[in-house]
Amino acid sequence: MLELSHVHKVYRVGAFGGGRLRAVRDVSLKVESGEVVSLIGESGSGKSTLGKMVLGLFKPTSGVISFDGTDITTIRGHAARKAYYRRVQGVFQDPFSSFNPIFKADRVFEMIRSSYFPGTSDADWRERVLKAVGTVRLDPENVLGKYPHQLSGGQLQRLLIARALLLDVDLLVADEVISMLDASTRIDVLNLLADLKERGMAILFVTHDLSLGNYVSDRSVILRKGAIAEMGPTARVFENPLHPYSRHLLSCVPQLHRTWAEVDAEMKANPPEDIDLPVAPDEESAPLLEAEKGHFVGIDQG
Ligand SMILES: Nc1ncnc2c1ncn2[C@@H]1O[C@H](COP(=O)(O)OP(=O)(O)OP(=O)(O)O)[C@@H](O)[C@H]1O
Repeated sequence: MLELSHVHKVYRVGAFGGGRLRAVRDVSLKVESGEVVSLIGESGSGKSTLGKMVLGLFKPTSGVISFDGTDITTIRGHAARKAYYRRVQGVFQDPFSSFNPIFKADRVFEMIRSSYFPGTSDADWRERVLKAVGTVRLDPENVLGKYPHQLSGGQLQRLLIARALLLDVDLLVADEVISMLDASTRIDVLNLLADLKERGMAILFVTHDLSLGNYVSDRSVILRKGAIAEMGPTARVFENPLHPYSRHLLSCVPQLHRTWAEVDAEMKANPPEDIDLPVAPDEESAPLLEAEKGHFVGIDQG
């Protein structure tokens, strides 16, 4: 469905755009339909840039992003772009910034109606909206006709997901969608993503939080300094992390149910196996080694 092939992004930075910042380096990955793939990395690792390129908000400096075989940078014209966004939508970290405070929150649905379904009758449209709102487990009574400030972050986030459902999207780019939600709403939104996956939607789940990646995704991609450090089935990446960076990240996840002594004893009994990583030929390429089936490890950039 979605395929990234040797994608690079270099931003121009500094006074007069004279500097260069390599934000994404040689990233190749696939997302199949109905699959949840997590892009995991610390701040500045390039995850949002990747998500934005998939959404067509930025163009890659080089490389190809294709959706069902079409290079998305070749999509030209209003009708073709509309057709793309009917199938690919994004939901971002801060739900409040996606709503205009002077309009009622469900205006976001009306915008979809006027753009994509202008001929739909009021009754049919209402039915569609009620169905989408129900799917994201919101009570229409509580959310429709309300202003953004009358709704919680979790409710707004779910309304944005409902908006994507009105379009029957095939791929949702979910960029840090739960970072700003409180703990009780987080789990609802995570479970909602699991429901969407059950319905066949693919999700590119962008997160800085390893444990969230582990919780929601079929496959995980760990990014470091814009390049893939490790990628594979989530269970393998988490049970058998191969890149020193992944191991370091995993060792930083607090394990609240275990004491330091237990963790140390286990590490001594089962020391992680070290593998030799050859050096990448230059700073632009970031080749991957397939260490086991479908489990890739990046050549260390130091
Ligand atoms: N529009 C831009 N212009 C210039 N540099 C940018 C731009 N957007 C991002 N960057 C830089 O590119 C690098 C990657 O940023 P990106 O936002 O993709 O990382 P991230 O992993 O999503 O981090 P965060 O979680 O903090 O958003 C960072 O060094 C960032 O400062």
